Amino acid sequence: MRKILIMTAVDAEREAVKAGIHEGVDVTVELAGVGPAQAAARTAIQLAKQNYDLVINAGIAGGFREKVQLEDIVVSTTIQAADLGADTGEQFIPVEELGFGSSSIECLENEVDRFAELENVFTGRIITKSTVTGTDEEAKRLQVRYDDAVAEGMEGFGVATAAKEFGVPVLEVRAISNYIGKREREKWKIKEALVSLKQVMEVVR
Ligand SMILES: O=C(O)c1cccc(C(=O)CC[C@H]2O[C@@H](n3cnc4c(=O)[nH]cnc43)[C@H](O)[C@@H]2O)c1
Repeated sequence: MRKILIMTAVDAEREAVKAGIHEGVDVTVELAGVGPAQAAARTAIQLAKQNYDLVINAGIAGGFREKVQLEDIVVSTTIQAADLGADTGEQFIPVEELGFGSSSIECLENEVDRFAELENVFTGRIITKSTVTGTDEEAKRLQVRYDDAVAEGMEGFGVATAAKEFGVPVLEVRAISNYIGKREREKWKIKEALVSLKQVMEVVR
């Protein structure tokens, strides 16, 4: 049986994930903390302790309005660092163009397909930012820059970077709690998204 490591940012996400995992499946669920730096460090610590066959970053996320609805599930085809580069004020220059490496990590098609068969699951690029996008203008800019992006989180690229360093495949699985754009925290459907997150964990094995 394969061993799977699931990293969540906060405890409420960890509890939802644990509640949804089938009995007998070899899964370890650990806290990544909020943001890509802590997520990378904590994922690397776990991967140094034990061998795993797959790493999943799971949690809630902001969704792009034209692509998903609240409580939907998104699964990454690509995990994209959306703020790794240079911002001239007029344009964003990614690290690839600056000659400093890569800002995206690809996911395995067969791992994505396992989830894609379920209802309300949308696949696409999931972007990672250290700062939650808080204006509609920035949300539009991001959707233009990454036209296949479905959602935004804060840990994916950190978890994926650690997984890549250890040569382990990685996936991001998130439930949509809010739309990306103008910050309206009172409209976030966190409890409902956590229920969706719990339900989709049935696929993990
Ligand atoms: O307040 C709560 O009860 C609660 C329960 C579970 C999770 C939270 C969080 O605040 C999790 C933060 C986590 O969520 C991701 N996230 C959610 N929406 C966005 C977004 O629009 N843009 C970026 N990230 C988002 C992110 O990965 C955070 O780490 C609270």
